[in-house]
Parts: sequence; C-alpha cells; structure tokens
Amino acid sequence: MTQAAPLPEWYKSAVFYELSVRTYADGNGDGKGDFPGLTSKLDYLKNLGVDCLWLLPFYPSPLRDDGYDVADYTEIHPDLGTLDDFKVFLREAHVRGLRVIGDLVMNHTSADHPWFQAARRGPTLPDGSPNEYFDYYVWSDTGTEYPEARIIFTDTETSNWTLDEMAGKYYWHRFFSSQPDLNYDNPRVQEEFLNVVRFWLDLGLDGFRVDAVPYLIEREGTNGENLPETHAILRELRRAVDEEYPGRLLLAEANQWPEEVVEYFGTETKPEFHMAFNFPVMPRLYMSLRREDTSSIREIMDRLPQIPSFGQWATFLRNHDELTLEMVTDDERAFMYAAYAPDARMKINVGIRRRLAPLLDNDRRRIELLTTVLLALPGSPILYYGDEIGMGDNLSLSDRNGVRTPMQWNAGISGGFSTALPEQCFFPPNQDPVYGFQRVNVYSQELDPSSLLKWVSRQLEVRRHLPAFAYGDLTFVDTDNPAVLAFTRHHDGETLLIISNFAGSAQPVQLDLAAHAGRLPVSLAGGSHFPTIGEEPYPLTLGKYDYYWLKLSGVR
Ligand SMILES: OC[C@H]1O[C@H](O[C@H]2O[C@H](CO)[C@@H](O)[C@H](O)[C@H]2O)[C@H](O)[C@@H](O)[C@@H]1O
Ligand SMILES: [Ca+2]
Repeated sequence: MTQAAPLPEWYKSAVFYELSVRTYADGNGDGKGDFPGLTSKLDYLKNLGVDCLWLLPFYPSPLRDDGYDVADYTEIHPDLGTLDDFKVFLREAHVRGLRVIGDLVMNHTSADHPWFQAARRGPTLPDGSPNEYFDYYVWSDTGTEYPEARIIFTDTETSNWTLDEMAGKYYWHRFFSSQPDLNYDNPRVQEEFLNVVRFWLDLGLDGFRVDAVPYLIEREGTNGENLPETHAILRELRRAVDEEYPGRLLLAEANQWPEEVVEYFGTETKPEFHMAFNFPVMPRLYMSLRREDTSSIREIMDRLPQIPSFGQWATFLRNHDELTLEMVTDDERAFMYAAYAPDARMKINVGIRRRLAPLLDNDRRRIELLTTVLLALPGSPILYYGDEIGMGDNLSLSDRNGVRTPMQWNAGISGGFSTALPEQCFFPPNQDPVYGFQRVNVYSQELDPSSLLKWVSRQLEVRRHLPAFAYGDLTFVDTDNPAVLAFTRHHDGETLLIISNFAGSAQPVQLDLAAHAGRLPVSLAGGSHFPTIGEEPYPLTLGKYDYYWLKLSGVR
C-alpha cells in the first residue's frame, strides 16, 4: 500500500480533475484507455496543477451505463489493466503528490453482478433453504409501490420497476433497468459495502466520490430521496472511514436543492460527507451568462445553509453526465434549453449533453470567465478532463457518451490517445473541424504560451498561493449592475475581491466597498494598483466577459 502524505483536510485546498481511465490514454494500443496509459500521463496532470484525480468507475462491468453498472467491486475491468497496474498507478500518483479518489456506486449493481444473478432464483432455493441474496435487492409482486419516486432516466425508462422473468417478481431500480437497486434495509448489504471501501482504502486510495446517495432507501408515501434512514447509513460509512482510515475523503453526489444537499454534510458531532457537489449553483452560472444577470448566483449561494467546519463544497462546470437541469425551476429549465440546446440532439433526460467549450460557443472569454468564477467561489473546483484544452463533444454518440470521447494529446493517429485507428477506439476520437484532435490537443497548446491550457495552468498556480480561495469566507458586494458579480473571500487577514462581468459588452459598475475603505486593490495578474477604496461607491468598467482578481492590501 502507498499512502499520500498526511495533511488534515487536504481536500479543502485541492483542485480535483475528473477522468475516465477508459478514454484518457491507451498504453497497449488496443483502442481502450488503461492504467498504464494513465500512469504515463501523471506528469502532465502534475504540471497542469491539479491535486487529486477522481477516477470514474474502473471495475468489471458490462458497460450498459459506462461502468456505473458494476459487476465486481473489488477488481479492475480487464480492458483497463490489472490490479497490479492499478497499484503501480497509485504509487506513481502518490510519488508526485497527487491524490486519487475512486467512484463508489453503492445504490445499485449491474444486473450481471453475481449477487443479482443469485437473487433472481427467488426467496427460497430448490432445496427449501432461504436464498440469502434475494434480500440484497428490492422486490415486489406487483411493481406498484413507491409511486411518488420520480424516474431519473426519463428518456429510457417508463417505470422504476422491471419484471424479472426468472424470479417472477418486479425489482426496483432508480436508474436503468440494468441497474437493480440494492436493499439497504438489509444490514448485510451495508456490511458488503464497508468491506468494498476497506478493500480500496487498504490499497491506499484517498477516498471516494459516492454515487447517487439520495436513493439508498425507499419508503411508501415518500419520493424515496434523502430519507432519514439513508442518512443513517451514510453516517455509518463516514464513522467507519474516520475510525479506520482517517484523512480519507468521502464526496457526496446528491443532486438536490440547497436545503437537502447540505444535509449530506451531517453535523459537527454526527458527520456524514466531507464534501458535496454544489449542484444548485452550476446551472445558474450558465444562466447568468445568457441573461447577463447574476442575481440567481447570489440568491442560490445565499440559500446554501452553513456547513460544518470539516465540510467543503465541490464546485464544477461540467462532468461526464448531462448538464443537469434538475435543480432549476420549470421556467429556468425552459430558458436553459432555449439558450444552450438549440439542436434536439443536445437534450437528454433532464439536461444538456454538451461540453464546456461548445456550450460557450468556443468563446475564450466566456470559458475564462466561468472558469475564474469556478476557481473563486467557495469550494474545491473539479475540472472535467479535456475542458482544460477546450475539447468538444460528439452528438452522434448515444446517451451521454458524446462528452466522453478520448483525451486529445496530439495531432497524430487517434489524437495520441491510442496507436489504434480511430475506428478501433472505444469511443471515436473527435475529428470535427473545430474541436477535433488535429486542431485541439495538448501538444500544440503546450507549445503556445497563450493557449487555454497554459492559461488554466497559470490560474491554478495563482489560486494555489492564496489560501483565501480555499478557506475564505464569502461576502457578496452590492453592485448597481446585475451583469457584474462581485464578492470577497476573506481568510486569516487576507481579502480577495473577485469581480466578473457576465455581459457580452463592456459594463460600468459601482461597487459598495465602504466596508473596505482605505484599502488598496492590487491585481493578482501583474500587480497593478487600482485606486484606493473610499466610503463612496467604487466605480469600475469591465470589458465584455472581463474579470478582475484583486487582493485588498491594508487593514480591514
Ligand atoms: O449510476 C447511475 C448514474 O448515477 C450518477 O447519476 C447522476 O447523474 C444523473 C444524470 O446523468 C443525475 O440525474 C442523477 O441525479 C445523478 O445521480 C452518475 O453520475 C451517472 O453517470 C450514472 O448514470
Ligand atoms: Ca488499452
């Protein structure tokens, strides 16, 4: 086992990078990414300036949901290498000071998992003995229970129940029918998962992003989300991790409104997750750009309750799923579809399946603006692989796979992802004229001092040296222009002032900075001095999609 250097609450100052081993780098030329390939890219990741890698599910799976349908929780998918390859990768990551978290898919298994295959034999075995695996899943004779539970994959599923012919009963699933939900009322299921967690943490993994946590328990008369019994199970998971593996991270994927998502942190005395994704703010960043009005960002951030002292938000712009529109109102959703999904193929379930650069019309100013806000808001930012070079998507691929095409390393065969031909790759490398690997790739951006890649790397470097970004309190600054978002981050005597123009034209703004009268704003980019702040409104002008990262010198 290799272990990263101990540092309490390391996740609070970390920048995360989400990637899929299958589409990152192919080490053996079979067209599928693998652990040896990923290991060969660790220096790139270190130089980029990220601190922790979040690996999408890498377990054996029939891949009916890109690996979120796990068939064996304590092995590596054979396409991705061996357990030894994983150990080498983890050791090499730790040697470089990079941490690694996995993805714990605990709500459901693949229908191919041996537990489900055994469960299908029914409650009683032919010899009359009870089938212990039957109770690993949630069954019904009628498939009519829990009618208030919403369907999540609305484009594919019509019910959360599916009849299993062999069992002669219906089984419960919140996602695809190929993903039967586990029965967390069965203590054996809970114990199985604690053992899965122990297996990977014993190998030195630094923690988990825990998938789909709101759905563990179902109860009649409820929507089956965020139930107290679910929280009790998650608290037990945290207790075991803290007791047996202090310093390892649990990050909750709970796509919920502020009042519910915050519950996944637990409390100081009854902790649950160290981190939780800030789902509510994400779509509002995009919405604010198109509306040229940032009030929804401020409203939703103000609505987020206080989190325990150990807690940290995980902020993100994009991930491997659709840009989810579950945490917006119906009107806001309609606005987002009209603004960002002009082609019907861009819509999926309750969201938009596009990558960052195409969503923002490949406009470098808009990409920079949203990225700076991502890096400056409270929380640890999570970058999605390929967004650091402005990769595009492929709408001809099914499901959410259009945003999961291979990493583009150079202009060579298959974009340097593999020595295999593009048509032999797991997903085809993007070859479109704007976003294809011939035009968008790491190699060319490393040579270009003004590339997006170099800019991202510099921005991460700036962020790294200012602890207020990681730990600072957030205070919004009143402005007279809704297109301009302004806030301070204050920590340990250091105050940062972040000002962002979400409009596509130059904007004047007056900031109420009276609380900072007498202080001198100094630009973090270049060190230029702005006029000293006085009691009266502070006037500024910003170019279109422009931003200032300032440090306030002098005493508050
Ligand atoms: O394992 C099933 C799914 O779990 C995650 O899903 C989340 O993404 C959904 C949108 O694709 C979202 O609506 C839901 O609230 C989330 O739990 C995982 O990220 C998916 O890739 C996976 O299919
Ligand atoms: Ca391979």
